[in-house]
Amino acid sequence: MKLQLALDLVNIPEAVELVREVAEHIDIVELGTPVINREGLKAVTELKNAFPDLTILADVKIMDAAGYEVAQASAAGADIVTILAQAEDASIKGAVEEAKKQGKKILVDMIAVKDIKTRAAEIDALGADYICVHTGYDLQAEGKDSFEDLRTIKGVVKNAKTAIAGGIKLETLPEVIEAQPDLVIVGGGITSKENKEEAAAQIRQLINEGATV
Ligand SMILES: O=C(CO)[C@H](O)[C@H](O)COP(=O)(O)O
Repeated sequence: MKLQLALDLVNIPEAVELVREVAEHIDIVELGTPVINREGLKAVTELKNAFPDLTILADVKIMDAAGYEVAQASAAGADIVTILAQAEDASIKGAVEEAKKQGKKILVDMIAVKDIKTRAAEIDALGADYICVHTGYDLQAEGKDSFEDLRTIKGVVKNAKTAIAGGIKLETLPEVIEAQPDLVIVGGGITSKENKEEAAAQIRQLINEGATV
């Protein structure tokens, strides 16, 4: 089970500083949509240059022109690129094909999908590398989470790795671990803490313990 740190509300120097603090505890660094919207894909390039050994995910949440967008994010240094599950099947296919060409991976974000079970099975058949259930900030504010959705996709996904994102913190991690996703994505659960290194270390430890049972 891998740990991805999501960076959403920082500028590039803050992102570098933050990753430096927690690098030994994480596997993947996500440049979140707000960071890329504000700073552009150079945020991806600068983080890749600063941490060449870490896997970098560009959360560009592609909806169209998928092959082109994957090529752009890949050229900037992304190892994993995100596309929305709500995109057309042709777009998902285009993203998967371009990622294969570039030696990169595609994470499909299930945010706002109503029929999670059906769409997850379709996305799996289209060749996605990761399928991620995700409660975005706007629904987190209403007290929602994706724990049930994770159990649902675990029941239908046969080839892709499974992932979960959205408001996960140390206190809610045991329920996530129980469902055994391949990838746990944590943003505020680390970045909002006074001692980020300690938060990342505690989350890592729980994941390691859970991954071996
Ligand atoms: O993709 C995102 C928002 O759209 C976030 O990166 C994701 O939700 C993880 O952050 P947090 O743990 O703070 O919810």
